[in-house]
Amino acid sequence: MRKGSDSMAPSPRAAGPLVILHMFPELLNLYGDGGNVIALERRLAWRGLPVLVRQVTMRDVDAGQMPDFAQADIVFFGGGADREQLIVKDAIVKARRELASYVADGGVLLAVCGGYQFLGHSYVMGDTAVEGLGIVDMETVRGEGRLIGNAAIQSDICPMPIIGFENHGGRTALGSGARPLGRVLGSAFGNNGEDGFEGVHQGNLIGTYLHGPLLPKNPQVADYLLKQAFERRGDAVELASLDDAVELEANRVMARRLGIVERTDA
Ligand SMILES: NC(=O)CC[C@H](N)C(=O)O
Repeated sequence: MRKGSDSMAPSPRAAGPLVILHMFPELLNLYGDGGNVIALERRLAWRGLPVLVRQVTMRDVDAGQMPDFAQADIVFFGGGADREQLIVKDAIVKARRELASYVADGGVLLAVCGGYQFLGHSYVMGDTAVEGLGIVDMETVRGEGRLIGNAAIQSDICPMPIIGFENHGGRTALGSGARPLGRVLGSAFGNNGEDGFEGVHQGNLIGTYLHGPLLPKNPQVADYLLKQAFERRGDAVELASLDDAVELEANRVMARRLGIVERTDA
């Protein structure tokens, strides 16, 4: 499965396991967001590709053991309630420099909902402004009521609609320098319920409001991230196709339920 390539210079880690950092799973794990990491892990294992998952918890941070992001291939942040976000905020901002250089170096990062909100300049919850990483030019402000429901978006990373579930009080506005992950389809809310955009996609970073969990429901997004991670380290792995019939049918059923017409070119 692992194909040799002369054209790309492999990094010294190219032959080792793909390293996934799961950030604060004990606090940022709404609606089974941890399933995203399981999906990545399983999709590698099913293909016989080695993977190493490291969970990074508040206990590690308190013990002064932040991971070395330069050794990571994929970093994942799940969603969390405002209360949990307030618990992890300082630990996340402390890693700002390392995370920013990881992203600038093309590191793959997926952040969902509460985790996504941390990528921007700030998340304003009423009277409290939570400082973000400032890696993405965006702001989040908690609004009146919550934006809740099953959702579908169209992104240019894959032909099928991306399906998920959103539930957020924060409204995110992307700055002029930020590109959305996609456009909402049907009656989904997306970043703010107003501009029709959902998430952010910048280099190998994806932020989204979509829980589900996202990757088990959208295997095409999981493989997109894996492909980017292998490419970044110059590892010419060909991702063998897997039997995703059940997942893809579930995706179609939900798209139909949401009144989304299937594209004929997908
Ligand atoms: N689902 C989430 O991760 C929620 C994120 C954030 N606490 C909000 O309500 O906007």
